[in-house]
Amino acid sequence: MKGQPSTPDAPVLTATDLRRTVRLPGGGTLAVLQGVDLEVRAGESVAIVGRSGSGKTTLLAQLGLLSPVSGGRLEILGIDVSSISDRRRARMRNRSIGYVFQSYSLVRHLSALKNVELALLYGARTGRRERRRRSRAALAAVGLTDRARSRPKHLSGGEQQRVAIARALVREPALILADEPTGALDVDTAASVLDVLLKATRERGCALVVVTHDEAVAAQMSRRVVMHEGTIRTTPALDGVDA
Ligand SMILES: Nc1ncnc2c1ncn2[C@@H]1O[C@H](COP(=O)(O)OP(=O)(O)OP(=O)(O)O)[C@@H](O)[C@H]1O
Repeated sequence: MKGQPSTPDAPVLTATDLRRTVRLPGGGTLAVLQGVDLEVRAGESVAIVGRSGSGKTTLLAQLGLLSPVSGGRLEILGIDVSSISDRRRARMRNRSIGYVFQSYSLVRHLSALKNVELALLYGARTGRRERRRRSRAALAAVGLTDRARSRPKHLSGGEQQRVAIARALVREPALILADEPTGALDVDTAASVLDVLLKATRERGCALVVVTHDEAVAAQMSRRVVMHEGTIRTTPALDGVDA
């Protein structure tokens, strides 16, 4: 499988003393991530919980190579991505990471199928027919074969999120990152979307990291970590204090 670690339990991501500092409009700086240590292995699902403003989204964006690393070390599939070129970083992101957003982020004027195909357009060197075949398979995996031709506005929130999950999975990434993937959905729809995400990651043997405020979502993951003021709390006794 493409972009996958060679052994089932191999670390997919290893963050060591990861830091992110941003410039504030007034001229000062803010240390948003203040030394995060986190390891996630193939087949694991990890929930990141914590108070609003503790740095969860910033950490996920960092793990997804959407923003540069200010300090510390980040390895994805054993490659130190803290200091690689922008080009390699983009290639790594496309090849090995699938990202799911709370707001789905689908292209409005494209069908569900075309939205999924988009993920295979950049750097995948996949022919048109193969793109279509894989995209149909990804939509089938999330139970949306019948809605392949529908545009996002004709799909429910849960269906749109399943299209977004298909788009994240179609390149068979080693790592799936999801930021509040069920935050905009009602309880039942959220449960079915989460099922789809967990089943797909289980079957493909990839690693899953989910940022969530929802303890019911966190409870379904194999592990739960708590963010507090830009770091991860590892003391079990403190778990739950800030979640
Ligand atoms: N580019 C930026 N410029 C200024 N401040 C930022 C920037 N990025 C993040 N922050 C600040 O860093 C802190 C952490 O933000 P982040 O969005 O990661 O928190 P969060 O835990 O995901 O919050 P929530 O649960 O509310 O989504 C916040 O105080 C936020 O305002």
